Amino acid sequence: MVLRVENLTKRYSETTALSEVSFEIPDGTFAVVLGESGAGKSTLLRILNGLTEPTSGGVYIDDEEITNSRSDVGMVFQQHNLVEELSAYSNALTGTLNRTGFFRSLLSRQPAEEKELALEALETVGLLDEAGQTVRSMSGGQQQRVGIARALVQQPELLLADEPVASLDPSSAETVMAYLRETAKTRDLTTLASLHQVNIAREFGEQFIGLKQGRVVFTGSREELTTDVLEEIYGHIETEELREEPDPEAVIDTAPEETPGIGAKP
Ligand SMILES: Nc1ncnc2c1ncn2[C@@H]1O[C@H](COP(=O)(O)OP(=O)(O)OP(=O)(O)O)[C@@H](O)[C@H]1O
Repeated sequence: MVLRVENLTKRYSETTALSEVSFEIPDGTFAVVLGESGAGKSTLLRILNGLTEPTSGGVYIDDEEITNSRSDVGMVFQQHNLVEELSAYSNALTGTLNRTGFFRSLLSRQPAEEKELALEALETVGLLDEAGQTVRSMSGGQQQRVGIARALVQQPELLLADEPVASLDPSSAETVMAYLRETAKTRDLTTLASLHQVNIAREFGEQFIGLKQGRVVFTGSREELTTDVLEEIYGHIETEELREEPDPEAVIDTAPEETPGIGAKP
């Protein structure tokens, strides 16, 4: 699906979190929104997910304006909001709650089709063998992959991820991002992730939206995301270390080691 954002503005009394934000993400594209803390990334994603009302402007999915939370928009959170005492499988199943209701989803009374969806989603994120493990016993990276599986069970057409790897160590962050991108590509999901780690963003993103103080200061491809552009988005100090980073093209082949599940059915 094509995501189009038009002149989105969000004011919180004194603060203008977003100001006349417009961009379009083509069907099946893995896009990343960049910006320093307070730039408006979370506000943007929350509006796209229907969790926050914009002050003005509109969000369109395939030219249809969206006004409320939609079940075909999946969301992966930084704090994944999983039920730690439950298994990965049960948590993935709660992704069906938009369709079957929360208690029914916990009481295992879903149709076989939904159980199948949960297993397929866990397979996609490489956790089929761990389906019965409690989330509490899993690593942070595995927990976030359960969070992705839960979003996939919703069978979204648009996937949003708000700082999905912010609390992970660099190696787990790479693995989770590789699963996220591979999942999006395999399922032809239009995806928008907010990331504050510029190197990870450059490695995995196809299209970029740079926010600064609630305004779009850049939209473009990886090739167009130059050091000068990053300096405009972040300021001089934070981009200094990027000059020593390897060519992002050189690290694009970052498929996770254990990816038998990648290639799940749409
Ligand atoms: N519920 C709210 N009430 C008042 N102000 C808010 C609210 N939510 C966000 N803001 C303000 O809006 C601005 C944008 O915040 P937002 O959380 O969207 O930024 P962000 O880019 O996601 O930052 P971070 O990376 O730190 O999460 C900030 O100035 C923030 O203080």
